[in-house]
Amino acid sequence: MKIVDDLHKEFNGFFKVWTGFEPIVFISKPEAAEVIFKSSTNIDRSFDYKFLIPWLGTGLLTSTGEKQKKAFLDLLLGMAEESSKPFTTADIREEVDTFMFAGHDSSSSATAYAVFLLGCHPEIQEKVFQELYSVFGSSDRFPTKADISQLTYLECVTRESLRLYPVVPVIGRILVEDTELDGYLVPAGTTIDINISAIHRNANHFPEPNKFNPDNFSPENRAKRHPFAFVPFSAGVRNCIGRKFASDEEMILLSTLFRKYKVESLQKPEELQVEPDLVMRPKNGIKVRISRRLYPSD
Ligand code: HEM
Repeated sequence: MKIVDDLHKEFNGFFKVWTGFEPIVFISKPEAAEVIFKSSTNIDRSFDYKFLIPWLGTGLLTSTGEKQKKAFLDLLLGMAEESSKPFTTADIREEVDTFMFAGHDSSSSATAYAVFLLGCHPEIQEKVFQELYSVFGSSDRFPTKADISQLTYLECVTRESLRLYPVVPVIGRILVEDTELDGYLVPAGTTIDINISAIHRNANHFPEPNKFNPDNFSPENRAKRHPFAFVPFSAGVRNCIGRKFASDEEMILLSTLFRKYKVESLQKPEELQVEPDLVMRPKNGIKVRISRRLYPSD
């Protein structure tokens, strides 16, 4: 099968629906395809959603027989029926919209930046592949929760990508009390912008702040750092509710892609344009060349 057919099979169904991560193939050769990955809000409703039920409804990562979890929509519908102050259909819709908005472009952009950075750093990509091979061998089975917990280096890669490209670059808060900030008294009621991008590139916490170095997230280095030096999902009571879900989907997507394919970025980091917005997307997607991997045993 041509690589382009494989990619479409892999991404245009499951991954596109799930994360909005969509490959647009512009050059296709037998051995490699050149592809732009873009965030897609164009969700394919014809896709067979049965595939997603285990994830959303029961937690695909649990083995059969374990306690089943309720899906988010089931919980909302349950609240509408049971609560003394029931949720209206409009309330439910609003919650679903928030989740769709907050959970779609954020995850697909985070994944795109990780693919891009691995495509710029073949030596780090090779380490990722070696880790994947040690867990999966040449199997192309779907990852389980146990598999993902073993992918500690890939997890460092996802964190380091979010450090360099925090897809929510700025968050805002309104001060509820007078607060002293760096010797200045800032009155209650002031809106404060928290610049996550700047926090993540502070050389006091990350010695070479502009270098892609997944070892920044080794257990030893994490233990030495201030807990708020890395806050891609914000912190405190209003932090990202989808954090675990986002991390799982990114790990599944990257582990599937890099197990089977080699990726080469066709842009340098300084050429990549980002769109500054609520979610910082790659402006024109990321451009990569993808070729099939030969397993060491082949
Ligand atoms: C890499 C992916 C993601 C990143 C970097 C991210 C980041 C963030 C950040 C920084 C906030 C806090 C905003 C603030 O403090 O003003 C936030 C809030 C939120 N996120 Fe995420 N997010 C991601 C994925 C997701 C996913 C997959 C979902 C849902 C499935 C989600 C749902 C939400 C919701 C509902 C809130 C608002 C929480 C509240 O206000 O209490 N996010 N996210």
